[in-house]
Amino acid sequence: MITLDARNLTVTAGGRAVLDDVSVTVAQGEMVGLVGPNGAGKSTLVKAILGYHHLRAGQIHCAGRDMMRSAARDRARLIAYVPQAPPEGFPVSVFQTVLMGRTPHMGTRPARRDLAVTEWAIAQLQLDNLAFRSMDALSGGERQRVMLARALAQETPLLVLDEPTSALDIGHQLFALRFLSDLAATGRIGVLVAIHDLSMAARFSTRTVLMQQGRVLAEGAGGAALTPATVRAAYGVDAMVTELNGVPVVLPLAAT
Ligand SMILES: Nc1ncnc2c1ncn2[C@@H]1O[C@H](COP(=O)(O)OP(=O)(O)OP(=O)(O)O)[C@@H](O)[C@H]1O
Repeated sequence: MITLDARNLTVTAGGRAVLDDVSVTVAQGEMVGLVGPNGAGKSTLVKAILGYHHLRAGQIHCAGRDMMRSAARDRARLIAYVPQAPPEGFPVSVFQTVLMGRTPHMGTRPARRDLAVTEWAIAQLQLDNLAFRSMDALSGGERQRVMLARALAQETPLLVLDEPTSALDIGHQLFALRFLSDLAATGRIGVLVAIHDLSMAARFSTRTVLMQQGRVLAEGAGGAALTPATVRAAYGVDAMVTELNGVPVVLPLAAT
């Protein structure tokens, strides 16, 4: 089983620690929800894992390899990334964009398998009818689904996603999160997903990590880290934490 193990990460920016001694692990079979208020450090953690930030301290290992010393192509065979904002002004087709996910596996031109995996990923995200549309001619939510398909086409054991459902309607949010959690449940992938919707996080995560001010405030199986006390401490919001029809619900009531 392949595990991503980020230990004691510290990142400084503007003279302060925006990530302060944070550890997180994700194994194949898990879907880890990363939650916390604006500025808590979720994107910084995600980007640090991908090697986009200089680490003041900490180590990142994946499949037993030191990610800080690995070549970009080797990292991209282990970890796929869906950024917070899908790129705009990108005049290439959906098919070509998803095919880019194959880059770490490809030679100078795509092999039959690269094309087959690209078609599969497009079909999984129900994008067939948009496959030859330009990225420039898509809505924000459609572009976000293409970025998910691109990450899927990368066929990595780990997926790291930064608010991948922020532009999606409730139907597509449910579809995307159900799809990711079902794929994780097969043991093929491990998922780390930064997400603002606490109910969705509690519902689909096998484990939730709640961050605040660059640190981990609470962590627990499923949505156990999300209690009225931790939600109040992290967000300054009184919330009801309950279940409706067996579905976890975190309902914000009032700012404290
Ligand atoms: N270059 C920088 N200089 C100073 N501070 C920075 C810099 N980059 C990020 N920060 C700060 O680091 C903190 C963490 O930012 P980050 O984007 O990781 O938060 P986040 O939890 O992803 O927030 P959001 O939910 O709003 O996306 C923020 O307070 C941000 O202002």
